[in-house]
Amino acid sequence: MFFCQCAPVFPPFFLSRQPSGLCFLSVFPPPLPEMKEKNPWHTPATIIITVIGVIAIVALVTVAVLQNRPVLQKYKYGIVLDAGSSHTALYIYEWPAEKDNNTGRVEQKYSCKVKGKGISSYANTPEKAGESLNECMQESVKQVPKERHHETPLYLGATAGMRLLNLENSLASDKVFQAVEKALQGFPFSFQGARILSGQEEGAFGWVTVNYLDDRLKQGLETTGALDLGGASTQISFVSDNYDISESPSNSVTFRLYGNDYNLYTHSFLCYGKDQALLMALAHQTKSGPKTIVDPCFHPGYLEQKQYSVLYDSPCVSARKPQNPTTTFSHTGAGNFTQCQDVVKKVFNFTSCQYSRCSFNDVFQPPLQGTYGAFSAYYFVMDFLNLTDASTPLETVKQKLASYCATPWNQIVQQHPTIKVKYLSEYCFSGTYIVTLLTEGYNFTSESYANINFIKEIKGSDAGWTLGYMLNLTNMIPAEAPDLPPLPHAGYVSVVTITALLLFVLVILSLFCFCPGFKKQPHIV
Ligand SMILES: Nc1nc2c(ncn2[C@@H]2O[C@H](COP(=O)(O)OP(=O)(O)O)[C@@H](O)[C@H]2O)c(=O)[nH]1
Repeated sequence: MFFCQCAPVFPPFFLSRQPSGLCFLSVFPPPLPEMKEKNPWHTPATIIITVIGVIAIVALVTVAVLQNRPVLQKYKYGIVLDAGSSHTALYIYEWPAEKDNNTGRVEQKYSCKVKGKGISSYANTPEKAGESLNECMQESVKQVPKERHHETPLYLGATAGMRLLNLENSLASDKVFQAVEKALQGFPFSFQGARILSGQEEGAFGWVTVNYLDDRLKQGLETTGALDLGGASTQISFVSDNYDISESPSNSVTFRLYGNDYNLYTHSFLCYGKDQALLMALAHQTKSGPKTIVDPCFHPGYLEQKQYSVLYDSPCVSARKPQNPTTTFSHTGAGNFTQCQDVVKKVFNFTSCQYSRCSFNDVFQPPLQGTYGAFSAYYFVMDFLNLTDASTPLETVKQKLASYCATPWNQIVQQHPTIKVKYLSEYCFSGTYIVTLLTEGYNFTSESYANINFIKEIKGSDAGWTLGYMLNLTNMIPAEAPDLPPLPHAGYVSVVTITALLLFVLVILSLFCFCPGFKKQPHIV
């Protein structure tokens, strides 16, 4: 009755329309009209309809907003310990609880540098390797909310320091792992094990980290290569369109991430981290077991007594140990970049290559492609030398290095009183090594050098293999692109509101058009 026209009826019945717009059936004829015009929108029926309509819209929009409001954000956590050759670092990652395996970005929440050296240095006192982790682990217990402790995965991955110890003395390496595992099991997290990462894993997970943080994987953009320089090994990983896997299958890692296939070239050079490379460079200069060496990679005026036993205490150099060296030798500096480059070049073998193209040491490398992120010691060294700006031409980098190396040692110490003397004394060597490794080793030219970005972190998370490792072990990067909701929350609410308003207007208009009582015409009272 409310929304229809008054249908025709037959006598003895009459239909009369009330001012409210309602039609009544009556046996009395309708009273004679009295001409009086009323505004039809002010009738009780239209007011009731309007109020009900407004309440319905408010209810609809409220339900839509409440139903779809982002719930109070809860997070999940993962902990990774990077047991490097020189030190161990702990990273806590967090991500929105309802979005694992989907669209939520994993971010670094906290990092802790373990005091002391890397776990491989505890070969003779393994239990101390476990103890060394306690302080950072106790801090993690505070950082992760208590109710999440038991479900937070905890991983320890060891890199080149433990690779070398394992080569040298696998029993000692096992004992270090036992001690470390025992210590980590004492914390309330879900300990997932401690193991040595292969060089290939280290390279590939570093590449995943850089490209994940840059959102390149999810968006299917061209990827960035990853250059990682550690103390005992160095990794190069990049996608090259001209990489023929059959030429060197051992350098290939294939991924399917977010619906895209990647064929990654990666290689890890054991012993070519900057600390082991320095030992190799010193070994070349001490072949004959001299009492003094004048090293072009150290500043003029630098003088330190060093022990042959310490210098050759690494599988990277032990085979080259001179027959009858004195116990110690005087290590003095000459500060000459060009001569230093000549010394550094000796640690690479550029002569043999069984493939169509090589980097060095008979290792295949496809043509370089795209941009690169260079992190870890690449960053520490280049940042100290003020050479991280990608717009600095390679020639300028070399000139600045030459001038830095030639600076007298006492001046360097005066200029940097807060920096550890060990780091300080080695920047000339490390800078020269980096430039030589990149240009002579990996074949970066003056042009392609400009494609290298020296980075420490991306969007607040450190560049390195740890994040990629955790993403992989927790299946956090899906092989296929996740289905996204067609509209974001705000868009959804807007569409519901606009639709409700349109419906309301439509109802009012249809009443106005089809129910004569709503038309603006004189009402017969
Ligand atoms: N200058 C400088 N060097 C650092 C710093 N932290 C680490 N390093 C050096 O960076 C390298 C990192 O090595 P690490 O991760 O332990 O080695 P990996 O196991 O070979 O990957 C080592 O040569 C360290 O001495 C820092 O804060 N400043």
